[in-house]
Amino acid sequence: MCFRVTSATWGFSTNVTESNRRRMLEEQALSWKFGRVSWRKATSLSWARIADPASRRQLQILAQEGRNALADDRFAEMKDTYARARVCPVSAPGVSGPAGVPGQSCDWRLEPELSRVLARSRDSSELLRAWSSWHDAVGPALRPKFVRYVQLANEAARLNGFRDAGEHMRAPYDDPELEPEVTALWAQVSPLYRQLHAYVRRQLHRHYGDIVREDGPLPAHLLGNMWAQSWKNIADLVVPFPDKQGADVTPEMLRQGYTPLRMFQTAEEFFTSLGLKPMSMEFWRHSMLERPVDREAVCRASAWDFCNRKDYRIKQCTEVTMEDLLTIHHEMAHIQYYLHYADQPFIFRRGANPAFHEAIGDAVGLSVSTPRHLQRIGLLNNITDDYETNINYLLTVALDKVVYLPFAYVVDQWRWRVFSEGVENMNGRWWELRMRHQGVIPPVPRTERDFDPGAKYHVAADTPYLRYFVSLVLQFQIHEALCRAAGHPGPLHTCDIYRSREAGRLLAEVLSLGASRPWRDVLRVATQGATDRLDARPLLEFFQPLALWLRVQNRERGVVGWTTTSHDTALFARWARPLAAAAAAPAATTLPLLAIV
Ligand SMILES: CC(=O)N[C@@H](CC(=O)O)C(=O)NC[C@H](CC1(C(=O)N[C@@H](Cc2ccc(O)cc2)C(=O)O)CCCC1)C(=O)O
Ligand SMILES: [Zn+2]
Repeated sequence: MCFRVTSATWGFSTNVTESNRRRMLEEQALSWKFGRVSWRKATSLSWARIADPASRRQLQILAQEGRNALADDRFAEMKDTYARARVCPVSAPGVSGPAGVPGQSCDWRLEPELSRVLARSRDSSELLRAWSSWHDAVGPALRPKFVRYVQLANEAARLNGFRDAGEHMRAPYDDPELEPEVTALWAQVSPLYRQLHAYVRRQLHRHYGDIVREDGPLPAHLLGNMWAQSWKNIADLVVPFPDKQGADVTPEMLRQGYTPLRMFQTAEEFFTSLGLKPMSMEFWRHSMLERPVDREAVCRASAWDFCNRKDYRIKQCTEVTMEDLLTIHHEMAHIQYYLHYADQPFIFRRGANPAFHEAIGDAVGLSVSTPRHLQRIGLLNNITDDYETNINYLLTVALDKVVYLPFAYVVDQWRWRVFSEGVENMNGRWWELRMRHQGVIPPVPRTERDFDPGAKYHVAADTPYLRYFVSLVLQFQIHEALCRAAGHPGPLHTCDIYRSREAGRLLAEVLSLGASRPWRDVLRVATQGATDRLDARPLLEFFQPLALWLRVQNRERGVVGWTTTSHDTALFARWARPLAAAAAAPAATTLPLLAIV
């Protein structure tokens, strides 16, 4: 079953045609009916009586998974709206892609055209056009479908014995304390985030002037990414020692004539250098490494397990950039996980929890992105390991990782509350959470006719997001454990596990467990007995030198944190519920929040 529906979904994703879409929907409906029967049978047994722990575990996983009571095509409809969204060009031809032909039709997509403008443009009005045209093209069209989906997803969850769809989404973590634990982890890291936010705000104010208030939240369109989830694309505006060696080797990759294929081979060699498995013949024959020229494909990067223990693939519209080299390592880590748990019973062929599946690729990325690793694979020469180079490097990584945390935290905090409290003021609540935790506000006024969360793929595609938040904490715990196994002597941020068989052995042991043990047992194995708790200490240790540097930079230079004025909340709230003003030190005065009608 799994093979057929995966093949049909692959067929559509790599060749978007009506007949392939129909075939995919048919196979999904078929597999859903088939799955329902086996799920109902499995959960009808009173499995408490079954002594054998492995089969108890199997039933527990089945019960967590449940079956979406509605045909998946409801979700496909939202995905479809998202994938079909097109906008009119927002920049003069040639600025961000192929020179547009005069009177060009409105066929710009999120990838690559709009993402390129958000990443490269330094013109705030052009950025505003790109940000607004995407949010306006997708949000209102998606909103009515999303409202219906919330109702159906809650019904399906209740049929499976969950209170609502949010509880269903949290089930794979099997932890009643998950929500407070996640909130506590964010509280542990948010002081570092506020320091980084204050530093970046100062640089943005320097560049863009008063559209960036020196003590306020940041307008969402200036941060290099459509959702402000990563600020790595504005590193050139903020990196403190620009004359020092940068860690972006894209120019060198182009100079050396790197191709997408060679990028994949480089990633494969990273894993085999640890003693992990090479990619199979089928992988090289059937993967889609580049955007096809003769047909339309869904270009989001993804890794695929065809459930037959031999067919694994990656689909990626690879461009020759360092960012895509890291993404390839991320996707190939998913393949390593599939390969290593292939001998487990079918139900255990998944990550110990969804965050494990994400954390492996990013933990590996923490080694691959070090100047030292880039030198070892010949992409960086004569690196200098001085203080400024380390601060530049740590800041670049923080613009991706530390920045990402509040965004990843907000996505499911918002979605869980929609499932549990309803669909009123979805947009206002989205921006209230983004302002409180991310210190980001919309660049133009928003109303409830907008649906800005829908501008993010994972909301439109009903893909749970907590995995990426938990992965952000977990990947530093795993990185620290692998570095210890590799016998790395120095500070955590200079560690590269490349060619370490000891690190590879530990990683293979973790991956091979799949979901056969509760994830806290797997975490204890991964940390060689150190802990079974999620812990932000390794993350904070990794960024320690940067945290000190930021505190010195921010001292006496103004507010850390952001004040919210009635102007800010007027941008999105029909009324401004008194927000717990972000604790700004020194305590800045927050204007009384006026009711804005
Ligand atoms: C058949 C199938 O779907 N398979 C699953 C894998 C599996 O579950 O077996 C899969 O391939 N999912 C695709 C997804 C793609 C990406 C993504 O969506 N990233 C998030 C969050 C993020 C952001 C920064 C970062 O460094 C890491 C993650 C975003 O872009 O917001 C896009 C580029 C990177 C990861 C992925 O690989 O996780
Ligand atoms: Zn992933």
